[in-house]
Amino acid sequence: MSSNFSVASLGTPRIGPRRELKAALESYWAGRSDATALTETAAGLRAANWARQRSRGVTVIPSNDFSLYDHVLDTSVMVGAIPERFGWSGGRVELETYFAMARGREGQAVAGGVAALEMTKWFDTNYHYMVPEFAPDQSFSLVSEKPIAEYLEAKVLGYETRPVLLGPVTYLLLGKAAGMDPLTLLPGLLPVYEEVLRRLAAAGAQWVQIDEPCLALDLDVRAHDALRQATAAFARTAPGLKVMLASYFGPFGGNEATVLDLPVAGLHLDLVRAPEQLPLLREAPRGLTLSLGVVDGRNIWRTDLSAVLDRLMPLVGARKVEFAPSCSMLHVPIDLDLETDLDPDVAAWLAFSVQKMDELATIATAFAKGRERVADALAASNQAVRTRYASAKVNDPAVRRRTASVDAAMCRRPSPFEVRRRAQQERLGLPLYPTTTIGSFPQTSEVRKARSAHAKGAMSDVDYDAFIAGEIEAAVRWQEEIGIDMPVHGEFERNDMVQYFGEQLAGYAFTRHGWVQSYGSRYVRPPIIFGDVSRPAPMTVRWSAHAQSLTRRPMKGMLTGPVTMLQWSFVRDDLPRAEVCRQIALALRDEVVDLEAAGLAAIQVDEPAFREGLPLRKADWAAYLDWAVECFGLATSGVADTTQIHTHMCYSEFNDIIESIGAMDADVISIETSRSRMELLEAFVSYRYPNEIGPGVYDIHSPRVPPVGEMVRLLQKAAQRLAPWQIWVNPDCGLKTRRWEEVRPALLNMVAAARRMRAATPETEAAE
Ligand SMILES: CN1c2c(nc(N)[nH]c2=O)NC[C@@H]1CNc1ccc(C(=O)N[C@@H](CCC(=O)N[C@@H](CCC(=O)N[C@@H](CCC(=O)O)C(=O)O)C(=O)O)C(=O)O)cc1
Ligand SMILES: N[C@@H](CCS)C(=O)O
Ligand SMILES: [Zn+2]
Repeated sequence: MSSNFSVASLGTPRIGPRRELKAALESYWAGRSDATALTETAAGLRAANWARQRSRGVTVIPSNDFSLYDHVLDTSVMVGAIPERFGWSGGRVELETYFAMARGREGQAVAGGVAALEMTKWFDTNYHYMVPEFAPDQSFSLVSEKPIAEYLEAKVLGYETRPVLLGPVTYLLLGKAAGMDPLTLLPGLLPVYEEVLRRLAAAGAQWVQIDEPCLALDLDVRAHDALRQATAAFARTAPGLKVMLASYFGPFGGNEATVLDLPVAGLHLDLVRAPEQLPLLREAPRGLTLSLGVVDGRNIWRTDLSAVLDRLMPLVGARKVEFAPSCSMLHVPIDLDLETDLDPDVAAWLAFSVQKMDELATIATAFAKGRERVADALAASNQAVRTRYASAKVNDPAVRRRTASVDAAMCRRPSPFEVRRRAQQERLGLPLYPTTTIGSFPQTSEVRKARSAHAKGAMSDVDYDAFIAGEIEAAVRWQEEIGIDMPVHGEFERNDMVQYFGEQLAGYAFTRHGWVQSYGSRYVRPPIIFGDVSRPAPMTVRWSAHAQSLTRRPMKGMLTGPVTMLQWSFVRDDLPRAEVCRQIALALRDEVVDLEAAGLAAIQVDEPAFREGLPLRKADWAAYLDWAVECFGLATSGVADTTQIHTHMCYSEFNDIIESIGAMDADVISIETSRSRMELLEAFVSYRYPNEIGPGVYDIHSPRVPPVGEMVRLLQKAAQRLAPWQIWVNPDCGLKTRRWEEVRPALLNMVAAARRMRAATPETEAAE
């Protein structure tokens, strides 16, 4: 193949085709295996990844894209940004410290353990990274040589790789530096990066990939300066080592002029998210190697290869180019060939990481040797595109008619909140500070085993249903016993809050092995929205109705909201996201109305991904927020005033979106606030949020049981800012990842905290 055309991979999934990394990590954490077993599994996965990429025609193979937990955490360890509480005193960072940073440490220090680093969303993906924490006097030093070690490990196996580093500017911008601009830390950080580059060059590396996805954000002049300083330092320190600067998830926007002026040898362009950057093939400096991200690294659709060739061929000329996925393939499942149960028509439209590499190799061959050399592959791609867009499975005229008939009145409750509130008070008769939970109770191994047995046909439908009904009954009885005012059924029947609904909706397909890392050892199988979405039958009504039949207390039904269903699925790319969201909202509207008819007085429509859906650039926010609010309203406004609509959001910073949350007009919103000690409530307070709020008082990410006094103090903080009638008492989020041994005492304490608050509220305030 002509040396002008290479096939690059910016990063590959780490988890293993059979989730080998999850098994190894969880076994190590449980003490069932030792560090040697874990590191051997990790090395095996890296070797397999390199082999798989080479066998599929990738010529620019990455190293250091692997991580035991998270690549941002790895970067913190590499540069020695290890907060004091982890007790690291220099030298090598042991696995124990690494995992303490990721997951916290139990049973030490005064407050009952050491808190993990915070975790948050990686740009607009469902991947979560560990937030770097910088002290005011933060210093950096080279603590981990992982990039060099993994480069050499590959070399020994016969692979010349391009090591991947998270760039220093993005790294700093993603971190938390109390009261300080994190970019002021750059001069201290750069020498560590320079040392890494020097060592990589000395080990023989020709290229390094520096990821600076912050370039897809609105950056100010300080960030531009930082990028200039960093790349200049790299060029000075390791002049022989070529830098491929990679940004993805969007166009460079206002950063473009700066980017084109940086002293780097290569530039990666995300041409899937930002096809408008195509002219850079002509306009970028001649000597710059361009990595053309033409295959979607965020989605699972087969690429229209002919269209890509038609677009690129007139522009590439004599330039050296690499054909690449738009971003790391971390965000897609590994291999479509493992999916034996997919509808063959749908399967023919898909490409997972392995198939994406094949596509890239086809494109490179077409360039190097002519289209006729890949005629079969192009014909297959054309056929997939044609059949997909024309398929009756994709297009449902009834759904199109229904979305076309949506009007503004369907998207808002007929009566204002004040009127609804009185009607609901009368119906529900709840005390002040009512207690509830967010929906899920522990997904014990018994529950998962039963579901797995049922899926494999080893447990009959009747037995599985009886098992789930039994779990629900036990949970409802227990909630009654401890005095939860608004119980839930526990979501035992759900494998995942998105996949469960996807499996029941028309227009959705789901996989058996299509796992994608969400954080650490927690993975999800995002369902695939391939066609117009509708609800053939009620999805949750039987379980919620069963739960309600067991108690006189008002049971809350839980559904996953339209925006979250969209965000956490692979979404078709032939229809605007807003339109797909509207279809889901209409399907959910039917479910909400059916739950009401089945006697549920409260229905919670979860939107934890509402904030995450916010586009990376501010200019695009308003349009998104308009349709996102509209879709929530569409899903929830089909009910009477007496039906209480709840929503729930976690993992969210609310300042940017508080007006839209107001516009959603849910009767009650529960939010995650305990870890920030109610700081996140401030947005609601400043905005004078008029409806009811459940600020989380129990951090469900930790096994720790919060004492009554601690929850009372949090509620008192909330009561200083909100009226007592506004406040609900609940945990931060669902309890599916916790154990009953933790949940039971924690909820007992939560109920006790609510009772103390009630007892301490003067009658005048209570009567308001
Ligand atoms: C709230 N969060 C979620 C996000 N995205 C989602 N799609 N869903 C979410 O809930 N994004 C933000 C956060 C991220 N947080 C989490 C939290 C927890 C998980 C998690 O626990 N994932 C599970 C997989 C869940 C699942 O699909 N379970 C299935 C399959 C279980 C399984 O592996 N079965 C085995 C057999 C088991 C046995 O025999 O014991 C098998 O099939 O081989 C189920 O329960 O049926 C995980 O294990 O990682 C994810 C994101
Ligand atoms: N109802 C869901 C929301 C998670 S964000 C749960 O309780 O798990
Ligand atoms: Zn949540």
